[in-house]
Amino acid sequence: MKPGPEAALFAQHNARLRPPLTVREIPEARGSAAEVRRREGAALLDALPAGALAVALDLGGHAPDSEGLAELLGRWEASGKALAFIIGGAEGLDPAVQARADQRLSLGPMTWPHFLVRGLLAEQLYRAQAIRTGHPYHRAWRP
Ligand SMILES: C[S@@+](CC[C@H](N)C(=O)[O-])C[C@H]1O[C@@H](n2cnc3c(N)ncnc32)[C@H](O)[C@@H]1O
Repeated sequence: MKPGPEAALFAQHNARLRPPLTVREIPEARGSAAEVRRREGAALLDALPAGALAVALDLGGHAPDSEGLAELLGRWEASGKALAFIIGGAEGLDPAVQARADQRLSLGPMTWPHFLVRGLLAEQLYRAQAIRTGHPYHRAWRP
């Protein structure tokens, strides 16, 4: 990711995560949309640590609220597996990646650019961490 506001958003929240996320970027593929998805999908699957609990960021996935994500994270961590979040490129995720994913997580029905999704995810993971530790970063106001 080039330096800029999206990189800063991710860095700011990732620095607060315990442990912080390690990012692996896949080079952008060329070709038709389907070819791009297939090539990037193969590279994403290659990059996935063996036995990881894979969470695909997907508009059509489960869309928990922040407390729900905090609870899910607790369950995922209890599995003892390494957690891997997968974000697609401009053409989205290949069906092979969707099929490999153990979970599909949505950040809502709107489509976000993948560079922004990285920062949004890091913020929500930090918020989930704050919820689980009782840190005042998350100020739940709804009764
Ligand atoms: C620009 S989007 C790809 C758009 C593509 N046309 C599609 O429908 O997936 C890039 C990636 O960001 C992630 N993404 C974008 N918006 C999202 C959302 N609301 N919830 C979860 N992931 C999202 C997905 O991983 C997606 O593959």
